[in-house]
Amino acid sequence: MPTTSTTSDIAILGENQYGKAEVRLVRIERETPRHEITDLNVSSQLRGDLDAIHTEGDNAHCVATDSQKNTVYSLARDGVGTPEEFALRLGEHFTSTYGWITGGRWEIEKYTWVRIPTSDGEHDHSFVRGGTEVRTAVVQRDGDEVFVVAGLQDLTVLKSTASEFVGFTRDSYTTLPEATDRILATDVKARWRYTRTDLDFDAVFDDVRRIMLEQFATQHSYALQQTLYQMGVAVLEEHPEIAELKFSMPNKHHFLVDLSPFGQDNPNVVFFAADRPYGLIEATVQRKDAQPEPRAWATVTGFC
Ligand SMILES: O=c1[nH]c(=O)c2[nH]c(=O)[nH]c2[nH]1
Repeated sequence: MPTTSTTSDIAILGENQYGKAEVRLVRIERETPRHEITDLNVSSQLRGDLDAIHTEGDNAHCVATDSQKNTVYSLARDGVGTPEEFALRLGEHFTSTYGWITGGRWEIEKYTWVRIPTSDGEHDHSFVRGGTEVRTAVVQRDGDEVFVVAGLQDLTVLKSTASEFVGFTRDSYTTLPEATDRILATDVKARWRYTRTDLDFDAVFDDVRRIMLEQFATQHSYALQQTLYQMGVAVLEEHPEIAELKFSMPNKHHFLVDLSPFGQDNPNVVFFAADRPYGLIEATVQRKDAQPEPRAWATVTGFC
């Protein structure tokens, strides 16, 4: 242990956490010939009495990030369950094993694989990646306080009508024409905070996703902001175990191409799909009586 302290007359250590980010874990269930695959990206961050590691160079309380990575694999040996359950287990493990670890943050991304369809039906052990959509789970612990945030991102959706954008502020900076029939497209990124930890996380996730998609599809849109809000309200109406949702949704513009130089009209059929710049619409949709969570919720999403 170093003999000199690196404490300072002018500085103190503020909030801190550390761990292993993006531990890639693939687990195969092979109890029967019909295998199951779980493909995860796990990040573990520990918090607690870690000051001396920073200020003294004393690593006695340092659960090495390498050990955290090993723990992820070891706990996966006998099954992972849902991402939320696995993150809860990791949190329980670290806080109960090391007395000075009082909390942390465990984040999991789950990638989708679907069975390859063959002439004999869905294949038992061959899979194809199910698009770009990612399911996410975050567990944060602070002492006995545990909370779970589920989510999804890169859920790309488009509706080719039933979307308009009119009535917006017009001034000397406005060039955008009003649109009464436009394409609406976005990559839904959403996080939602549960008020309980004893849930069927897979079932709730599937239903939240279903509700969001159904709202996007069936509700006439007056702006992406309004569509976002409707999606959130519909989820809160059907899921009392959810306190609030946060959304971050790019407005993926599709501009009508001017075909007049070619002597053609364009009856709303040929579009330029711009990739940037894009509108970025972000909002939280809250239950009226939701108790605001401490800093943890704000730090979960990185947006809004
Ligand atoms: O749904 C929209 N919301 C906006 O705020 C906006 N701004 C813009 O230029 N197009 C759109 N579309």
